[in-house]
Amino acid sequence: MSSDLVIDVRNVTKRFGGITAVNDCSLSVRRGSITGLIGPNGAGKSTLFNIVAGNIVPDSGQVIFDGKDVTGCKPHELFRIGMLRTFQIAHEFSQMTALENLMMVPGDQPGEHLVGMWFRPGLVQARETEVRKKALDVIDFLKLGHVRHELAGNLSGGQKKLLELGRTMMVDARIVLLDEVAAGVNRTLLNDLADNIERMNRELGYTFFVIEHDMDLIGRLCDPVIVMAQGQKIAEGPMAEIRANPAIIEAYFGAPAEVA
Ligand SMILES: Nc1ncnc2c1ncn2[C@@H]1O[C@H](COP(=O)(O)OP(=O)(O)OP(=O)(O)O)[C@@H](O)[C@H]1O
Repeated sequence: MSSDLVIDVRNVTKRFGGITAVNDCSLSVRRGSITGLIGPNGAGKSTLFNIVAGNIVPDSGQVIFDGKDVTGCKPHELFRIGMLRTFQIAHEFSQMTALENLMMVPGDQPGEHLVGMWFRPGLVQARETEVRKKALDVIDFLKLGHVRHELAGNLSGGQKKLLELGRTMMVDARIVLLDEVAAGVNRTLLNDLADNIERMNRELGYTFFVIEHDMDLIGRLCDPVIVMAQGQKIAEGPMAEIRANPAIIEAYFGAPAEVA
């Protein structure tokens, strides 16, 4: 029934003391879509996102990933099975080049194990060559060739975001969770970033689940857009429909919408 769904959130509830941040919420992300999640402040978006990403365990309900119940799984377990969340390049990686940052991503490289180092040096070399080639492909895809030997710490805000996106391409992600990707990025670079997200979606088949305050970016990238209010999904559809829905305007502004 749900083979078309990468993520299926079923009746999830999460309380913090007296506050019900997510209230019996059900929503899903279709394979091959760029699905957006929006809603007024305090709607429960971040909590829901953190539950999907394995950072928060819900009080009840289930998160199904590719048909498998992953409720309560840790982020690193989800990473292994193809659910990736972009994250800021950590301080210690800022002293490595863009290319090295990408080459660091895949775990389980034989060279990381002592046994592999001593007994299978050929394998280590072959694997490194393969990882380097993949990293160069990713760099090419994102058009970051001119900064591949630049230290990550010296990249612009937008280039760093592209590199973060690139890290998700180093492993076989089935879905990428994008968290406030527009924050701190200027308009031109945001356009670049959006282009790349669209190309990853169209050309490489990535599915995205996007939480974002920038409505222009959501409008450009996402279909469907899911609207949350008071811990629940209140609507889902194309952005144009969402913008024209009086009930949603009321949820955002707390007053009946003026219908022209
Ligand atoms: N760790 C926490 N402890 C206590 N209350 C929390 C915690 N996290 C979230 N909440 C509360 O849960 C509710 C939902 O918060 P959440 O951050 O999920 O909403 P949001 O839609 O992401 O809001 P925003 O757009 O402002 O980030 C809010 O009332 C918030 O104060």
